[in-house]
Amino acid sequence: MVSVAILGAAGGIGQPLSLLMKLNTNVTRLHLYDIVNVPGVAADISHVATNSEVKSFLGPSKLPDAVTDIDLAIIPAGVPRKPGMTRDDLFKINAGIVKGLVEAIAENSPRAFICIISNPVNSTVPIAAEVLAKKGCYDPRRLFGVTTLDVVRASRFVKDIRPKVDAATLRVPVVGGHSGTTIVPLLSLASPPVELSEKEVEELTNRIQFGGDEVVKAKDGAGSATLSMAYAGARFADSLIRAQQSGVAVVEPAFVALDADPEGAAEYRNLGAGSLRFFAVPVELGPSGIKRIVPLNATISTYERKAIAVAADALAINIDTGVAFATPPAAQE
Ligand SMILES: NC(=O)C1=CN([C@@H]2O[C@H](COP(=O)(O)OP(=O)(O)OC[C@H]3O[C@@H](n4cnc5c(N)ncnc54)[C@H](O)[C@@H]3O)[C@@H](O)[C@H]2O)C=CC1
Ligand SMILES: O=C([O-])CC(=O)C(=O)O
Repeated sequence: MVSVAILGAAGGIGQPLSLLMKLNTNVTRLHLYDIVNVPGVAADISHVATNSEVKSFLGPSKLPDAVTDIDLAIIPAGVPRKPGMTRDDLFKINAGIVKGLVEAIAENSPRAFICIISNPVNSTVPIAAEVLAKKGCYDPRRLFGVTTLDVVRASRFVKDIRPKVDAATLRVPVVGGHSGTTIVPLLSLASPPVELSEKEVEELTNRIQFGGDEVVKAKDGAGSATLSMAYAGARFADSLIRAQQSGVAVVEPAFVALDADPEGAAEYRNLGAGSLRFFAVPVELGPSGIKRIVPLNATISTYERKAIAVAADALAINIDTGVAFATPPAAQE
């Protein structure tokens, strides 16, 4: 029995993500919540011939029911970018949305896994952690910023310049955060290995860091990545569900609290994460969420080390912004 709530289910990501979760045969109950249009989305998806039950929840008065008795909440609620905006420009609106949704989850399903898609992920995840801590139910092993799209892009963009590579099985670890230069692909650790020149590494790194901008530009005011994000979000959710159900080790990247596994985090701290509370790392998932942070067990290049240092400076600011929003400085004393 796996109950999944999608909050923001009527949106550009929410709709295809809801469909993909309806197709996931491990899911038994699907709660679709939004502040607009969700009854139609739920009615439509409920006709798909899989065994799960789909329920619609429209508007804030239905939010508590939407997040009662759920195992997993996926949050793509909030505004997307338009050309010329950074993800941080979304903070003003999305910070409050994420805070409210996570409060409701904490009150009604305090043990649920929470996957946050809403940007800026580098700040919305710290907000969620603060909210959960205040409600007395924070478990760093159960909270995830979804960065799967960065590794999905990394695999696909390598394929663009090395056509013989299998994009579906190539794995490139991506660490740091989820915006611009905080996204650090470790191309030197691609598996299976890919030979790349210095120039190719620089170009690919830049493309992976700013892949979201390609879509924002192409959509020309109509939003940002939705379909590839729905694919990435569904893949992450499926990994989490499979790991919980079967106990089989599944590894995915995510922006998580490093204290979910202090021992595993040590290597990343040495590589430049330093004292940051949150960082995107590969995590091994298990029945209780994060089982461990997966070590790289390899030397990264000087270029990658420098990129991590740049990412860490920006991340420190993003994380502080999120924490200060959820717990204003006076309350932190
Ligand atoms: N983590 C990642 O890799 C990615 C994150 N994103 C982010 O995902 C978010 C959603 O993007 P789209 O689906 O394209 O936007 P969208 O505007 O198409 O959909 C957002 C949905 O959220 C709903 N919503 C707004 N306030 C809400 C509230 N208080 N409660 C519940 N639902 C609410 C809206 O009604 C709308 O249906 C954006 O912040 C975007 O930046 C987008 C792509 C990748
Ligand atoms: O670029 C954006 O604003 C949406 C996003 O996070 C991505 O596509 O990686």
